[in-house]
Amino acid sequence: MSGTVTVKNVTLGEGVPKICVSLIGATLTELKEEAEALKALAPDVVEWRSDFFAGVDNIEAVTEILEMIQAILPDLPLIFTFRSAREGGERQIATEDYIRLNKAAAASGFVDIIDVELFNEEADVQALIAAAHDCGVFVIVSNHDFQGTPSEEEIVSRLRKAQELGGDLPKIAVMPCSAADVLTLLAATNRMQELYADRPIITMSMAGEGVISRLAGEIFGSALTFGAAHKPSAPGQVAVAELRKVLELLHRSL
Ligand SMILES: O=C1C[C@@](O)(C(=O)O)C[C@@H](O)[C@@H]1O
Repeated sequence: MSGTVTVKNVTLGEGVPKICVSLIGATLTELKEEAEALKALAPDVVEWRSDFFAGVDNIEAVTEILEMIQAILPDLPLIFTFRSAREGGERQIATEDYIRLNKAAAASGFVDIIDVELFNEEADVQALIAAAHDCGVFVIVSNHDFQGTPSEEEIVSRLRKAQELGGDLPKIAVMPCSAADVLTLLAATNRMQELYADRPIITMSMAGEGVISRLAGEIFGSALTFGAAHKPSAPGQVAVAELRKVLELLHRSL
């Protein structure tokens, strides 16, 4: 994999894959407790999954949460994510609201990376990337398939599209129906790493069967892996302490 992205003191795309944990509380109080609890787990990156938050339609409330997370975890790069229901998230909002929310998060000064779903109008994705870059914020361009695993060609083509549109960190999460599907995700990741990726990419095969993909990113070419704190934000996430041990074990063997 060539190319790195450095946010705060964390460099994605070199060495051991970095560990991200998602905050998934529904209220300010829950989110505060989760953020406090993360101090002990010491992940490399934190993601706020704002689609879990009951007040997500109120930009002021969203900014207040971002400020609170930043105050509790000032050294951790913060990813702002609104995952739409059609990609496995908790709720669906109108496109205009999705754009407004992401622009506000990027402009808040509290966020380092926003996650923009690839399957939106190309012009909207590009406009969001431009707005984020204007604020010095990086962009994950993501796609999630909770129903199955597309072909290797299709996975590569989605990651390349995310790259072409200007995403700093192309990402794909797919659901395996067999061990062969997990191999497909790993093969696509490796092909990106060998042939096309000029920046870090993030890939995972979800659920129990896909766990190997959350551990072996350094070998196949995925720069960030999502671990679980008390509750996972997607199926198959491994507890952070165990995840770290395995990532380090694999790193030492290389
Ligand atoms: O896109 C991702 C990856 C993920 O779906 C996973 O499978 O670990 C978890 C989500 O919170 C995150 O936004």
